Amino acid sequence: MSDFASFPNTRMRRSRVASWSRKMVAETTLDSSDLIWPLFITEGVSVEEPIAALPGVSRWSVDNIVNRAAEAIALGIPCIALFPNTQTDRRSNDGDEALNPDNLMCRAIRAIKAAHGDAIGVLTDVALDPYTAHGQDGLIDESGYVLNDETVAVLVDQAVNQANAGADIIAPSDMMDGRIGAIRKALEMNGHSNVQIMSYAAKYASAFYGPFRDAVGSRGLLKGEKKGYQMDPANSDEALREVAMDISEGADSVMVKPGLPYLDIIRRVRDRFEVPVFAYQVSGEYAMIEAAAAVGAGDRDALVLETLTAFKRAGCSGILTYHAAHAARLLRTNT
Ligand SMILES: NCc1[nH]cc(CCC(=O)O)c1CC(=O)O
Ligand SMILES: [Mg+2]
Repeated sequence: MSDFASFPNTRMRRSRVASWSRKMVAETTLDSSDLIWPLFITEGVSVEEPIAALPGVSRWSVDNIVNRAAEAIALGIPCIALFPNTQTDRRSNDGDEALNPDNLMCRAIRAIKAAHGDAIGVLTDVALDPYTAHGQDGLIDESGYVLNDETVAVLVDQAVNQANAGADIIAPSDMMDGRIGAIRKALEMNGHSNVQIMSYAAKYASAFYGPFRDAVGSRGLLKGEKKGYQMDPANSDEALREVAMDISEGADSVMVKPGLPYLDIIRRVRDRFEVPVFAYQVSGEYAMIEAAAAVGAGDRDALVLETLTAFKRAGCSGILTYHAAHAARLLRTNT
């Protein structure tokens, strides 16, 4: 019968018709164990401070951070990432509050570990921007130039300070050269041979960090740019050099940041190196999704799950995302 003579040889749609079938052929899965939840800490007791630039995200006092950690555990999220909003009078030119064993970060680490032990991983940020009066990630000279080797020396002490408090993963976000090797050596020498390093290896000088700087209180303070140490968004080969160096210096895992505009970088890193790759879906990306949902440009829950699945497809072992708890809840009800 000539009517049937021209049917498609292969019908790709066949496997897409039913939900069970779509699940069966899915090449990528997203699970709560893929998520790392970044949390902001502030002084006080029973404090929740909503962050205007990040609707739905708050700064929490240490006691409340312990509760957020409990929430993460209940949701199957394996790790939380901590960022302090240091009170203004403790910020200085040299950021030495970062070395205070009783700073906000260390008190939060100790409280979480005391309450939850190894039920959850605590990843801590190494960089000076939450502690400096000028908002740069390192020490500066008179011209405002961020000094590399002098900064690394401080970052090493900051990392050991956090490890002493109980941090499980040290995550340097500063982009100084040589800091991974220096931190690894100091951790070994101070009895922290099992403390991991997740390097922000390919971190770009991005316009997507604005809301984060509000969250840690550095936006208004920041003098100048970070283009002198963070990567140029035009570059991709350079990201592979950065990653190769950090691996050779002892990084256990590497990060690409921001996330969605840099999926090509994630894929290249994944294909080139046998190391876990994480992406940071940063504050500006979170804010874009929330803004899109607020004006009805897209369904919030669908946007969240689609973007997070895209990170997995690109080759990520996991994703740092402010949507972590929400996504984990969605995954629980969807499966
Ligand atoms: N050490 C700074 C730091 N660590 C994490 C972020 C951004 C995270 C986000 O935007 O969610 C930044 C901002 C910056 O480099 O200025
Ligand atoms: Mg580097």
